[in-house]
Amino acid sequence: MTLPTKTAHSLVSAEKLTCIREERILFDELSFSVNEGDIIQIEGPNGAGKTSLLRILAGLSRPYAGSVFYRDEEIGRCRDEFNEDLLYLGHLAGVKSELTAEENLNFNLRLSGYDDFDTGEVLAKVNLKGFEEALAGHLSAGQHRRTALARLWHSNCKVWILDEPFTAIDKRGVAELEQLFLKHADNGGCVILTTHQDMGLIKDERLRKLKLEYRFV
Ligand SMILES: Nc1ncnc2c1ncn2[C@@H]1O[C@H](COP(=O)(O)OP(=O)(O)OP(=O)(O)O)[C@@H](O)[C@H]1O
Repeated sequence: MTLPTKTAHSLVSAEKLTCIREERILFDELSFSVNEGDIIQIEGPNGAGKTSLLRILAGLSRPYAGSVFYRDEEIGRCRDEFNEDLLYLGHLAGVKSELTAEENLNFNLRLSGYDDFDTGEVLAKVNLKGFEEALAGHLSAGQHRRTALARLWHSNCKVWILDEPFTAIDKRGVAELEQLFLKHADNGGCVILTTHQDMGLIKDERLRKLKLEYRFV
């Protein structure tokens, strides 16, 4: 399925994005739009520019040329509104090793402006019941990642931009995440993610793919 370009109903859209790193053009004049209910997978080999694209879409880095829009406004002009509606999880995902799982979740949810939540309940949803007091640095790789992902279960943000959310997550955890993504999309949100894994529950008719090729120049 190919991605359409910006329309009046677009939630997030990219217009003619060009990204250059170390004199290599990663992508050039890339345009597409993401609507409510969309689940978009950015595909491509290592080094193709997937993370670079997600960071540009999230407003964390600037493109060489082109613009990103949230609804109808360029993200630089609606920064506060966009940030309120955006949940971005990068590779490192903001989990601090010296804090416990509970402290990390508490910190991340409060940073996102939430103050009414039960950390134990949210951590239980990512199978971390009993590990609330464990230092994140002492958790397994999958549990560490689950600590980061927990905030998805308590998010009102419409736009989820997720860089490799399934890394180190077991099969059951991947299925639970896929279910959550479908529910989020059904509720009018959108998910833009990268993954090298095939998704079992999110079938082709629900998934739109954007493939980045590795470019040598
Ligand atoms: N801030 C930066 N400064 C210089 N080069 C960068 C920067 N960020 C990324 N790059 C380079 O851009 C290229 C694309 O990196 P990016 O992380 O976007 O790829 P990716 O498709 O996400 O790869 P992977 O599948 O390995 O995660 C790489 O060659 C990387 O070295």
